[in-house]
Amino acid sequence: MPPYNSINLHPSSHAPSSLKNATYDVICIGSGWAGRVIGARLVKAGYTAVVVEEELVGGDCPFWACVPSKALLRPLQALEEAKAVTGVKERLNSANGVDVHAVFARRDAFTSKWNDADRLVPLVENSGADLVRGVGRLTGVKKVSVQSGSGDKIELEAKLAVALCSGSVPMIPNIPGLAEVNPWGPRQATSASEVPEHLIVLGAGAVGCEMSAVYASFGGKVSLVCIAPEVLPRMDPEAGKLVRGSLESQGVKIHLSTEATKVHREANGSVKVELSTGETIQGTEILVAAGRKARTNDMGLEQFGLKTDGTPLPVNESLLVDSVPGDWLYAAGDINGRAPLTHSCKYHGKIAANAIIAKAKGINVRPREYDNVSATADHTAVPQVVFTNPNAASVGLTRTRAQKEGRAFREVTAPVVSVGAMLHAEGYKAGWAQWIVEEQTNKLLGATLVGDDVAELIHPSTVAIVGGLTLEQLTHAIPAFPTLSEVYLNLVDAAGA
Ligand SMILES: Cc1cc2nc3c(=O)[nH]c(=O)nc-3n(C[C@H](O)[C@H](O)[C@H](O)COP(=O)(O)OP(=O)(O)OC[C@H]3O[C@@H](n4cnc5c(N)ncnc54)[C@H](O)[C@@H]3O)c2cc1C
Ligand SMILES: NC(=O)c1ccc[n+]([C@@H]2O[C@H](COP(=O)([O-])OP(=O)(O)OC[C@H]3O[C@@H](n4cnc5c(N)ncnc54)[C@H](O)[C@@H]3O)[C@@H](O)[C@H]2O)c1
Repeated sequence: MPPYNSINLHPSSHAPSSLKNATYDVICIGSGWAGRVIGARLVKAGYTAVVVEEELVGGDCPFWACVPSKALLRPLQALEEAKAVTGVKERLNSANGVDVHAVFARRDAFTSKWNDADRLVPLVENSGADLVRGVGRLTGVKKVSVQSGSGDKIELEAKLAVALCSGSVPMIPNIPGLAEVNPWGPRQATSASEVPEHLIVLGAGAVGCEMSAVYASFGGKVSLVCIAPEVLPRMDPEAGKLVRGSLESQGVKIHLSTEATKVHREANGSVKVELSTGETIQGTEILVAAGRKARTNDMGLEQFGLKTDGTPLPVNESLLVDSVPGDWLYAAGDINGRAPLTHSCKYHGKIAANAIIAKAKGINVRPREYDNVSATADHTAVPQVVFTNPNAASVGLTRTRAQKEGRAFREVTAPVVSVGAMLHAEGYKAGWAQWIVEEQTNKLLGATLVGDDVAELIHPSTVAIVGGLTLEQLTHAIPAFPTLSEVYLNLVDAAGA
């Protein structure tokens, strides 16, 4: 695949002047998961919707985020799994690692080589929503202008609502010289087809850890600069410690509690990074993975008193921007900063669409915990999986957040070891499981699992939290023998239930 800057982000189909209508029940700005779900649900309920997109239809997830990153990570995991099973590992030539070119080709197939016409455009069209390419900007109450790069323009009007679903963009820390070296962001890291000899990664959150694992598995040297005392600081420190151990065993050099103070590109093209510890790292490329900010600029938000500096848009529980009079402006997905993950964007799309439809039917929308117009899970049960090897998966409260919130809780920990796990792959590394349980009620508030294949094991904890299940009830949720799910038996036993 060609480098990032030769990918065509602005295909010429679906020009503004090709739209047959100018009035829709709902206008969605942004065709990521949040915008697409809102459009599709509105049409399914008998309303009209148009989705406005300025770049590739589909947003970040299919082209620059979840899909390519997991396509790059999965082969390493499959190889490690195979190496852990006697009878299979003997057939492997483990010295060779993954086939890097085949892995890039696999990623290219999943992204359709960054061509949205194959899957994503048909997905929107088959949902019944109209699609238009161009930058969407609010020009008044329920009014949106859409302008393409060639200057083609249309003015749209919404009868019911406008949904801002414009996602987020990478945050570039204000480090002297960083912007000038033209650093990689997640887009370059997920679309590259060459392995930098030495990749310096700034930021040890989800992107930083996952991409370090990818490029180290490809045989590159990787240095990871982590400003916090432990990697994955949003997770429990024990999870971070285990993931750090695995990255280090892959050869990643991790600098904890360290900041980059100055960045410079040398005449030979290499990147020199000065660190707060006094050390200097010299690498081939630098990837900035230091978090994201809401995509709020150049959308006409200032006329409604909204910030345009990347601060997430404040919304109520139905994802309505309720500071704007008239109850017509919604913000779903990364732009509201509540839970910037793809599954949450899908959830936001559903909740916002339900609220718009309810209001259209004359229902007075008053979001209440866990009803269909309230994004309650954002506060209680957002799962996340970091697809390093081992996986780190969590949902609900971490120990740190429970402490910060002053909750009375107890922590239950258990190993991720069972006969089922050993039969699955006896060479797996032992993992770690944790439940955060409310002291007074014995209800589950949070879970963190670290181990091989635990990505698929976090959902039972999500269900238990949303269902308000207690330890006593969970005693009766018996995992089948011999499965990996017996980690839940370990947790129940460790809790003494
Ligand atoms: C490397 C990486 C890996 C990730 N992996 C995972 C993962 O494994 N699991 C997970 O849950 N999450 C993951 N995420 C997070 C996930 O990608 C985001 O939470 C999600 O894509 C956000 O969806 P969205 O619909 O809010 O916005 P987006 O998908 O970003 O869509 C917004 C769209 O709006 C368009 N747009 C913006 N402004 C305008 C405008 N004015 N007019 C018209 N169009 C506009 C943009 O071009 C974009 O296409 C990852 C993120 C990264 C960076
Ligand atoms: N598997 C997944 O679910 C997955 C994978 C990738 C990304 N994502 C999501 O995408 C978004 C972006 O990911 P991300 O990893 O960029 O953000 P993040 O917020 O998860 O991590 C960014 C990290 O960068 C650190 N940082 C900030 N400034 C720094 C600096 N100057 N030097 C060094 N470190 C610095 C922060 O402490 C933080 O730990 C997040 O919402 C993340 O959850 C999810």
